[in-house]
Amino acid sequence: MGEIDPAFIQATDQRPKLNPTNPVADEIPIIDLSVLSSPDETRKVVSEIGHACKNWGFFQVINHGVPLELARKIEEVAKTFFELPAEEKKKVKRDMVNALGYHDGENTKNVRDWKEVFDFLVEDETLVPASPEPDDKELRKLTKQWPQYPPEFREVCQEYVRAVEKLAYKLLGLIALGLDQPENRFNDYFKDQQTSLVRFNHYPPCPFPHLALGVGRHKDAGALTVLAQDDVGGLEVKRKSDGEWIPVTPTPNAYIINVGDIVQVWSNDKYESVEHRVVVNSEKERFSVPFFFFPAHHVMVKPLEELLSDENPAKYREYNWGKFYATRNRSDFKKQEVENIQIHHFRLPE
Ligand SMILES: O=C(O)CCC(=O)C(=O)O
Ligand SMILES: [Fe+2]
Repeated sequence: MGEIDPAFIQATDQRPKLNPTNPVADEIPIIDLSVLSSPDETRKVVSEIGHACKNWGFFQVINHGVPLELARKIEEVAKTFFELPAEEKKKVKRDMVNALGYHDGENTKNVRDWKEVFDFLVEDETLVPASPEPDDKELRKLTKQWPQYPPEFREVCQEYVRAVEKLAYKLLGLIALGLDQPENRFNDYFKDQQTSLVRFNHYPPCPFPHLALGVGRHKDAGALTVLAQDDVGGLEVKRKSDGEWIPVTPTPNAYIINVGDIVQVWSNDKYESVEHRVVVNSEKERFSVPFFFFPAHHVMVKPLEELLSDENPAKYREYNWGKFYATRNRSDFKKQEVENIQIHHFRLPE
């Protein structure tokens, strides 16, 4: 079995409980989107999503409109890409300047993740701050890089991204309605220069599943995440009611949706961005494909004024999305001495 590289070892209190003895009866809600053509049913779905965002921060959707054939094709190209020899994958390696492409050394909370990833932007190109420094106003252009193999990679990715983006807008609209806002309330933040990306995650089998994690506990920084997972399982969500880690059982053809930090701030804590992590498996590899719905770099994130009142004062001061994201990315490469940036750093005193 050999030795594990200490960079992967989680602190004792972060290590997963493997084979939990109690079967999990409590699951994140599954919501059927096929009924959205009727106004009454839409109201019901809006309310189900609102409850899920409040109680779990997570839900699954079925009958979501993303063609199954496309979901199958995307899984196939992702698998084929990760099977390529390391030298081939490294031709599209991400670096300090271009934050997109292939990467196999990501840290979450300063411990290395047992995974390799490939990231691509939703837009052909977008702008981001050149550095995390608050006074540096310079912007940098991000562009996609595509691997040469498999040859259909680019086309499949582009087709997939449009279908999932449509679903992401739909969900954002349903979340806006649940906050008593117009359905398009948030759309402008994404329309011009969104920084959204799709990630392919590959978690190889790990001989040390009791010590390492595929992704360490974290909250997603964006507005929403729309995640496809295969049938292996491994994603765990921290249950709000008691802090227990609850596995998300794979549901065929479903997407897992979670609200990120931005929705938490917009909703002034009505909805919470919940911690999650990925447990690895000593026998099986696992694939997942999150779509991270991120606004444009210039968006200032703050609680929605329409929701604020004397009884509900703003809980956060505003922050710039581009700088937040650039600061977060800095720790992906290098262990930092301090906790990476979190929304609680912008919390106002009560
Ligand atoms: O692979 C998964 O199920 C989730 C991955 C995840 O949480 C992330 O990439 O942010
Ligand atoms: Fe995540």
